[in-house]
Amino acid sequence: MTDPTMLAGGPLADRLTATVERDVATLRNHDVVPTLGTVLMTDDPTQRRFMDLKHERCASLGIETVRVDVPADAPAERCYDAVESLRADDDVTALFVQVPLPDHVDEQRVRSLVPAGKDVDCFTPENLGRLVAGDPHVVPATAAAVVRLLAEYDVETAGRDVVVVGRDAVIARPLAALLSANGPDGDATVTLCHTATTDLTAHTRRADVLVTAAGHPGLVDGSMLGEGVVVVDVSATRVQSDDSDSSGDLVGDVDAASAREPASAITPVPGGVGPLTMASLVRNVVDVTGRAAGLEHVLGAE
Ligand SMILES: NC(=O)C1=CN([C@@H]2O[C@H](COP(=O)(O)OP(=O)(O)OC[C@H]3O[C@@H](n4cnc5c(N)ncnc54)[C@H](OP(=O)(O)O)[C@@H]3O)[C@@H](O)[C@H]2O)C=CC1
Ligand SMILES: Nc1nc(=O)c2c([nH]1)NC[C@@H]1CN(c3ccc(C(=O)N[C@@H](CCC(=O)O)C(=O)O)cc3)C=[N+]21
Repeated sequence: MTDPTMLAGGPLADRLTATVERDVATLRNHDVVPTLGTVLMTDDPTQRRFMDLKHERCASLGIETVRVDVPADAPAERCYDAVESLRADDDVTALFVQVPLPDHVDEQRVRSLVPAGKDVDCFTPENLGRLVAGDPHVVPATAAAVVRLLAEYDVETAGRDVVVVGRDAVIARPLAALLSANGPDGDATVTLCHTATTDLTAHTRRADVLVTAAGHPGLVDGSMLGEGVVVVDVSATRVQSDDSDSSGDLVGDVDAASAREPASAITPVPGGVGPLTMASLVRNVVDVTGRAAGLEHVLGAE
């Protein structure tokens, strides 16, 4: 068996980021400053690092940021207030709330507090509804990353069976809506699996394309895959490495060593979906900023 194709996200992410950098400069020439407001409510260092990366990337591209971090044990009102203050701030052109939020915070309420026009992650009920209805205002960064990666490597979706491990509203459901939509990059038959799925292996084995977003390292190994499957591992879980001084390794859900035999293509973790998610997010920041300023027409096409 030949080695699987590595579905690296970096090169495409770099190209996408270059378009963002040009568009930031163009917007600034029109006196519009793209500004991302973020809300993070967690004590988890891995989640904090994902947020750090977003701010670093924005800074490197000329996107201003306003960061509100709330301790995980603070009253839920602190989270709602943070979203409301960014909502009311006219300098903030884009808004991102990182999930998961603590259990005592009402996520649906937070979703409703984000203004649809500033939403960069398809987080609001209106934007999620528009996506499902086939008229997206904004495509969530991770789902966009998966679709872009499949298109970049000419992985056909039309008529094929895509199995997604996950049923959350941030990754799995929007991705299922996109891949099953009528038209280019869609037309797939999509199955969502979750913890109540009775026989996960029966589903993963018949997938043409398997997308995993469970956040459980080792959940899928080679014995659960069909011959020639394309594996897209969205998960990014930090596990302690042998080197006790390091902050740990980032791993996906799929045991890459045993998946190599059956898979025809597989994403590396890190270096697969992650970099493209970041690039898609900053793309969305520029797009919603340009749209709100009536400057859509000056933004470069991808
Ligand atoms: N690389 C990137 O761009 C991104 C990576 N991530 C990563 O993706 C991972 C998932 O994140 P997130 O969506 O927040 O996680 P959630 O916990 O919200 O969702 C996980 C989903 O996987 C399902 N699941 C979990 N365990 C199993 C199992 N044993 N069998 C079948 N289904 C299972 C859950 O089912 P149920 O609903 O029944 O609980 C749930 O639907 C994390 O590692 C996160 O860091 C997230 C966003 C972007
Ligand atoms: N509303 C919401 N939307 C999200 O999209 C969202 C979220 N909440 N909560 C947290 C997860 C996680 N996430 C990642 C983004 C980029 C990398 C990424 O850049 N990964 C790099 C390396 C990262 C590193 O070095 O630590 C890679 O895989 O190569 C990873 C994970 C988005 N998430």
